[in-house]
Amino acid sequence: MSHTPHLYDYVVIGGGTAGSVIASRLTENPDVTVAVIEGGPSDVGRDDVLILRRWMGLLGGDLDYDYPTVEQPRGNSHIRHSRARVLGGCSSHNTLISFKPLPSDWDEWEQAGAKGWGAVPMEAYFARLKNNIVSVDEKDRNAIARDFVDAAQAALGVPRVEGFNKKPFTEGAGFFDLAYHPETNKRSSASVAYLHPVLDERPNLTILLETWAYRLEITEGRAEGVHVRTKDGEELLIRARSEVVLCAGAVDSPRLLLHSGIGPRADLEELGIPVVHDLPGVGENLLDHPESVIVWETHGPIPENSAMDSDAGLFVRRDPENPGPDLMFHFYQIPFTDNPERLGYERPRHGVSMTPNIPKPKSRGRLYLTSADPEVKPALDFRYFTDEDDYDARTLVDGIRIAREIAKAEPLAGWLGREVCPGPEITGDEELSEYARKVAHTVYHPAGTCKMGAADDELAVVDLELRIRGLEGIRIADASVFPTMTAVNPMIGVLMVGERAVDLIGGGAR
Ligand SMILES: Cc1cc2nc3c(=O)[nH]c(=O)nc-3n(C[C@H](O)[C@H](O)[C@H](O)COP(=O)(O)OP(=O)(O)OC[C@H]3O[C@@H](n4cnc5c(N)ncnc54)[C@H](O)[C@@H]3O)c2cc1C
Repeated sequence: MSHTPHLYDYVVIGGGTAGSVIASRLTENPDVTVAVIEGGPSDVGRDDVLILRRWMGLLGGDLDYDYPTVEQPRGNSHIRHSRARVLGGCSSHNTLISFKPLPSDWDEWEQAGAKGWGAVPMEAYFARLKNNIVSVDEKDRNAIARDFVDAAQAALGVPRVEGFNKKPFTEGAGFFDLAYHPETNKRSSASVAYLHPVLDERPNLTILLETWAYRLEITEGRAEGVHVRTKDGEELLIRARSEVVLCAGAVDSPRLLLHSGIGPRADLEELGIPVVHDLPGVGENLLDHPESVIVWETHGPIPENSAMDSDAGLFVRRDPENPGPDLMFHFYQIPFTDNPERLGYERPRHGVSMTPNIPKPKSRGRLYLTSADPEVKPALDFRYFTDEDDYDARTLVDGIRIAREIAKAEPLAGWLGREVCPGPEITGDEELSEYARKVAHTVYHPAGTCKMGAADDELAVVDLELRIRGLEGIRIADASVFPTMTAVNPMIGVLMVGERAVDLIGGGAR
């Protein structure tokens, strides 16, 4: 163990989506020093990362932590949860679909105990984002995706939306907003927007790349810093004069806490991890957006142009009592048969897919350790489709039926040949549910495992200022603090949490 004094004002663990925002903003003040501990390499100059349309090539590769799920008796046990191991985190390998969370999403957080995080106070943080958020460019609008939007409108009577972030919506079809630069197809990820412009000009910002944080140093209830292992295997203690800010994401933030003895006492004791702070909510409330898929063969090849092969989508509100949408679809200009192939379906040469997902799923999962060894991946039990009234599975069945209605409508119908999966013969509730669950996939949105909540909520991990309850000198800011899932894709919500965290920490040049 080295005894070199590595001392900074703030230590940010994870240079990902939220971590990039926080490190960039805090170092706007030249008198503040920040160290970022990032498990992955830099994304600078790497076209495999920076070109948005190459995102699928990153899944399961060298830059992916690639977390398995534990067996899912009601769902698909084969889902691999991609989590990026690179500067910018998941914003460097995701599809950058950019939705400002709906007012009803933030208001639901308040109702869940996150007082002060409602739609009105959160609005200002969207305007602060530095990412280049624009609608899918005209040149990237594929003819079949345009026809999907028209067909959805015709079949369902939903409005066409041009700019989903312009005003709150409950339903509608349209091209997404993306955080990208259309002229080059380059990402406007958290690292590109927040870190690249300042990397060479801020001596107060230190980024330790390919360095893994494996245990927090807590002394008498205060976070003093974090133990890390560098790329060369050197073990260091990186110390924080003011605060540690944990931004390792919904999987790795609770994982690091548990390995540091912060979590449910009985679980820690069973693994022989010395209990530093009994905090029962760590790893609970594991949320996600599960999705299913329906695939059609097309009569011929599909035009090539696209931003990232899933540029348009649809929101539906089946229950008018809901404050927001309760069913969402991505439209893929490719046959997305990875999961159906396991059941024996074939990948057509040319095809398209609709992936219905559950904006507000009711099943709740749990993340836990199976070993005291920090190298062993944590167990992710999403408990997919286990909610009592079967709402989640029924939502996907509705989704498949609605997708078929759209496929019958022109101008989309003229493109489509046979329905490859589940296949037109699968029509009953039971068989559709069985299919939808067995081929279910994730939209890759794990969240909620260190949730923010009120003082009387014993499962809350952080308070309303994102401080870990019962400890000093440490906050969490990433997708793990979400008390409930946003109806829309969560990345913009994560960036906004990052911007707000800076205000709460009291840093930045503002
Ligand atoms: C394939 C994919 C597609 C997606 N598409 C979209 C989309 O289009 N729109 C959308 O809104 N959302 C999308 N998401 C979800 C969205 O990207 C995430 O919710 C969001 O980026 C999470 O941000 P975060 O800050 O919580 O974590 P991350 O961005 O994952 O950041 C965590 C960082 O911490 C680092 N790290 C973790 N543990 C350690 C450790 N112990 N030591 C050192 N470093 C560590 C990681 O390397 C990483 O850089 C997608 C996700 C995936 C995986």
